[in-house]
Amino acid sequence: MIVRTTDEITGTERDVAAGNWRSKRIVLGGDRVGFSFHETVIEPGTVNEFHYANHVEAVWLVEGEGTLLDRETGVEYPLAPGTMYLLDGHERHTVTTRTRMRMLCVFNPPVVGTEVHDENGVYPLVTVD
Ligand SMILES: CC(=O)NCC[C@H](N)C(=O)O
Repeated sequence: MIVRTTDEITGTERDVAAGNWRSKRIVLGGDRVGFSFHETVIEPGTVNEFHYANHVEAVWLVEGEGTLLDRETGVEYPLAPGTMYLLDGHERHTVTTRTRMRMLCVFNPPVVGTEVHDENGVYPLVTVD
């Protein structure tokens, strides 16, 4: 069993900030459980274009409000606490925050460390040895 706290990982290599968001990655690929688990905060009043070509991501919004645009279909969804979205088709999408958002995110395959969006705007597929 692994028991870990947010305080333990804050300020460490598991605490990754990029652009308008900060991701505290409490489970990573090196934990060898097949997924990674993150708490992500996105700053208020921001427009964030995301695309995970190499990963499936599930996002469960805990705090905050805004909108989610599926850029593949043009469909826009309201985002509020309790809403989950599952990027099961590697959809290009845009998260627009009206307020500060805090969400819990699962990645499969797991993020292994400090991945941020590369020159193609996606997380590279990195495996653990
Ligand atoms: C949807 C979103 O918040 N993407 C940016 C960060 C990502 N969730 C991560 O935790 O690496």
